[in-house]
Amino acid sequence: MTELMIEADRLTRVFGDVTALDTVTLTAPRGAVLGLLGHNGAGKTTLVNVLTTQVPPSSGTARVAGLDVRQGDQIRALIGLAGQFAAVDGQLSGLDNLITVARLLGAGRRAAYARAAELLDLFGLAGAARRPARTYSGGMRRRLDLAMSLVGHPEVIFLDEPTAGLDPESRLVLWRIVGRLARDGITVLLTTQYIEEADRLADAIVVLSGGRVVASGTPAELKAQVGTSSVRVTPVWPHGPARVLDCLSEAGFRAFAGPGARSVSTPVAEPGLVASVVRALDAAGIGVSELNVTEPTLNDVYLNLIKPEPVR
Ligand SMILES: Nc1ncnc2c1ncn2[C@@H]1O[C@H](COP(=O)(O)OP(=O)(O)OP(=O)(O)O)[C@@H](O)[C@H]1O
Repeated sequence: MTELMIEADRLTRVFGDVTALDTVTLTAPRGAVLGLLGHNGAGKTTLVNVLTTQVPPSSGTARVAGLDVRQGDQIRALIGLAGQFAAVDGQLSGLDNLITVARLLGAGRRAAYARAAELLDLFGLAGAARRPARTYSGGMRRRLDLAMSLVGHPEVIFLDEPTAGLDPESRLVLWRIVGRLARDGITVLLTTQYIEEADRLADAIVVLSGGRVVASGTPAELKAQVGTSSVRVTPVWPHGPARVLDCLSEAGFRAFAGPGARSVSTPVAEPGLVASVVRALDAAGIGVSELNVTEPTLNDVYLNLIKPEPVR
């Protein structure tokens, strides 16, 4: 039987009159990367806080590595937590940050040094090991933060928006590291606002909106939900995306544009409908500078589910 390392069953967390998590049910088997996708305020951090035993649930249950989240101390010995707000002490070197964590976890001096050196090597930080962490780039700090969360050989690791604000290259480095952790059998729960990140890394994705699970499945399953193809239309100037949205909606398509997007996407249920999209635009007198037909992307799924504000 598959061993479940993360389980939430109708998990609910209420803060005053805000329901941050509303009957959330999800699971992750050992060695899986579970991507938690959602916009600001969707409930991602609250879920991580409950699963890492920092915030108790209001109702429902949650288990990590088979233990109820109410068994805080036992769970904390089995998990690692890294994220946006790095636990790194900028005054200390990378090496000393790692040694400090290892010592706090009870390692002797020699063992702490050995583990720190091993992680610095693994995370490409050996060359900067003795420099104060405040001199590290954003990407290096995140790598050090992640390394610190791995000192105690956790079975489950929680990464709260691990690449928020990083440049594309630093993001790629972190993605490779996360991939390697999963191959080593560590279960990863990763929250992100970056759809590409979830698509790239996650075996399964849970989309949260307003504290509720609005979709879940493998990236392929989620993409299949919106149709067989996605048509992306970029109108010629001065027509904006709003005109395209109106035209396609009137023609019966579920069209949407991302925030700030110049183009409009619409998933179509079968390839033959692409011609109908073109006919609708032509009939409305909208010139098209670019039209792409692709497989549905996770972005299509997300925008379709989250229903962004119409572009005006
Ligand atoms: N301690 C708290 N007290 C009151 N409300 C809270 C508290 N923590 C979270 N909330 C509320 O719960 C909701 C979910 O917040 P949460 O931080 O979990 O979202 P998120 O998806 O992690 O967002 P972000 O991407 O901005 O971090 C929000 O409406 C937030 O204001």
